[in-house]
Amino acid sequence: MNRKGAKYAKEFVSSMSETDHHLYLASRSPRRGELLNQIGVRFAQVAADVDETPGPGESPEDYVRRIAIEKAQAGRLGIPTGDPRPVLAADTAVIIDGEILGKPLDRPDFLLMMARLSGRTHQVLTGVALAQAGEVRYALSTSRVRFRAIDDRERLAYWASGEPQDKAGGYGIQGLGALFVAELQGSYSGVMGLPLYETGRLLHHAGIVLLDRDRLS
Ligand SMILES: Cc1cn([C@H]2C[C@H](O)[C@@H](COP(=O)(O)OP(=O)(O)OP(=O)(O)O)O2)c(=O)[nH]c1=O
Repeated sequence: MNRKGAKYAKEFVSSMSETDHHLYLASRSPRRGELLNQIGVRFAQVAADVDETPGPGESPEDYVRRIAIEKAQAGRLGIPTGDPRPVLAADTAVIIDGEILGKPLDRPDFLLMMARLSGRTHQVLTGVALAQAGEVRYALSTSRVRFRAIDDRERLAYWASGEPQDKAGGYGIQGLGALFVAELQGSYSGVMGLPLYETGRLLHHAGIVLLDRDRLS
C-alpha cells in the first residue's frame, strides 16, 4: 500500500465508532461486508489498496493468494497500534483458458470478457487471508460456473445496468448476472467474493466463535 493508502486507512478506521467488533475487514467491497453480516461477524472496515497486477507467469492460485495476503497485511497498517484483533481480506478472480479476468477496464473490455464467458464454463477463485500478530492464515475457494449463451443485445444491456463495472469477470452472481448462470459447482458466497465456509474455518482457528452452544437453550 502506498502512503496515501495508509493515511486513508487510518482516517477510515478512526472515523468509525468504537464497537465490540471481532475483526477488521480490509475491503471496500460492500458484498464482503454483507456476507460477514450473514454469519454474525462484527467488523470494522479498513481500506487496503494494493496493486492488483498479476506477475509475469503467475498462476491464478498464486495470484489470488498473493493479493489476498497483501490486502490483509496492508489492512494491518490501518488499525490502531496494539489492537490484537485479526484483519480479514479476500481476492476474487475469474479464470478462463488459464487466463485471469479482473474487473473490466471499459465497455469494449467487458464485451470481450462476456463473449469469452458466453456458453462456457469458467472458474472463480477466491483467496481469503486472516492476518493476526505477524501470522497469516489462508484458504482458497474454487468454483466452476457455466454460463448460457449471451447475445450482443444482452451484453450491451447488462453493461448499461451498471452492475459489471466493479466485478471480477464483469458479472455479479448475486444480481442480474444470475440470469447467465446455468450451473454452479462450488461456493455461491465464494463467487460473490467471500467464501463463508472457508472464512468460518479461519475464524474458528483464530478463536472467534460464531455459534456459541452456551447461548442456545
Ligand atoms: C464473479 C463475481 C465477482 N464479484 C465481485 C467480488 C469482488 O468485490 C470483486 C472482485 O474484485 P476484488 O479485487 O476481489 O475485490 P474489490 O476490489 O471489489 O474489493 P476489495 O479489494 O476492497 O476487497 O468482484 C461479485 O460481486 N459477484 C460475482 O459474481
